[in-house]
Amino acid sequence: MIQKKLAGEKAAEFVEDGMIVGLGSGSTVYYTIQKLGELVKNGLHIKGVSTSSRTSSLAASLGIQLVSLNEVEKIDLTIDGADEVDRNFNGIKGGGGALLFEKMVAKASAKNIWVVDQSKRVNALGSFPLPVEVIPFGYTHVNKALQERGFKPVLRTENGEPFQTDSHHYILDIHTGSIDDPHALHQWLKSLTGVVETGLFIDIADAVIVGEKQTASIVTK
Ligand SMILES: O=C(CO)[C@H](O)[C@H](O)COP(=O)(O)O
Repeated sequence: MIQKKLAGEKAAEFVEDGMIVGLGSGSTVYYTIQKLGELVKNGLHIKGVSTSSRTSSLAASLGIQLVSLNEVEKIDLTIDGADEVDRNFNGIKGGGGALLFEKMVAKASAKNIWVVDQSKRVNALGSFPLPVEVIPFGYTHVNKALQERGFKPVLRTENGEPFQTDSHHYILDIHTGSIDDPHALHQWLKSLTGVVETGLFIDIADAVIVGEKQTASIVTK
């Protein structure tokens, strides 16, 4: 989709020589990584910190040097996609199942840029099902607590089996409806034993690049 390409490629303009760059996951940041691959071939020196096995394979195939999160003290800039972004730059992520690594990389980053197409911008979060990453052990009990709260959890599957994240966790996609207080919901979900992380990314993005029909605009707070 052209909007994703425009947003993804625009973000690569913020990457400077020598930077440690967090590489997000998904079909929009794919274009950022492709662009960075081209720039690296033309002499740009960066080290990438990947957020998923898919991104690692893509980056490696393009000749981008990768280091693990453990090897770096901080990341200069992370570029990632999002499933929804509200006016305060809070978002839902994890549609691709990489939320845990994405959040860890984002939190270690001095700056975070999200790349999205216009359809991802919302007044209030909650139309997109919120991914909740859980450990497989006893996840049915977490499921029950979510059901009792009225969130209609759905265990994410792939080829008829539970989808497994890169950390071998499961994902329960929950239907919250419009989220009035993302902080409170995130805190409540994290209080359930067995929940590893939620797809609510609060106070993380510094700028959002929105792909439009022919251009990409940078929105800052
Ligand atoms: O959070 C993510 C993966 O876990 C992605 O960033 C999010 O799903 C957006 O993906 P896309 O750019 O393909 O729409």
